[in-house]
Amino acid sequence: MNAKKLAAEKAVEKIEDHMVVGLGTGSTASHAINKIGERIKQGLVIKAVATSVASEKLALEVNIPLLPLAAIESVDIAIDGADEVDARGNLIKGGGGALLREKIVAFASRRFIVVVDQSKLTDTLGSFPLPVEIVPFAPALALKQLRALGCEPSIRKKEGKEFVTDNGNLIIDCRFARIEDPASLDTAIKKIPGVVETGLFLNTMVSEVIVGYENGETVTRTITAARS
Ligand SMILES: O=C[C@H](O)[C@H](O)[C@H](O)COP(=O)(O)O
Repeated sequence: MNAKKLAAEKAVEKIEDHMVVGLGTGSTASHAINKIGERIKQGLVIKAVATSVASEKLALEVNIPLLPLAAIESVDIAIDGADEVDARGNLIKGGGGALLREKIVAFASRRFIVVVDQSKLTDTLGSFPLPVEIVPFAPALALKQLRALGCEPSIRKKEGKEFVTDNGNLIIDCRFARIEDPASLDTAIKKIPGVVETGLFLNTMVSEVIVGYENGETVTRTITAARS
């Protein structure tokens, strides 16, 4: 059983006609995009907004009508994966480098559904290095300031070159031992000039987490932390 696909397809059941739908990024979100494409073939009428160039490409392949991010004021439902989910519903995202657009869309969504397989669950965040998107202007200073917050930071590379996001920025992956207080850490990182966004998605923006299991089950956890 493909646990990521199970969780993603369960979330797609929540989409109704005439909704504006946020399309996440990554392998789990791709299953959701494919399933939305199938539902559109069967008559579902929606508009969608993509969180990355890769998701936009996939959405166009499966005939999902897209709106540009610039045209969006609110989103009814967004479905996206995560790299880690803690016991309170806080997330680390950005393993694929799409954290900035993902966070803009998640924050704009009335309902943000996170879809993961069991391997992403943890008590406390931190096993997955926290991605931080920075402007490419002064990476050495950003590295120094992030190190001062207690992590081992490194600039993300792909095929030997610096990884560049869809927004023309760089990613610093920050290895923290444990992230006990994601909200405070998020605030501290954002105080560093040049930081564009962090991959910490606080539980205040998450509505539900749907977890897929290898045995074919899915479990939906409702997150009740209030939006501030
Ligand atoms: O930047 C990438 C996103 O935050 C992904 O949603 C996250 O990395 C999870 O990806 P996957 O579903 O491929 O494990």
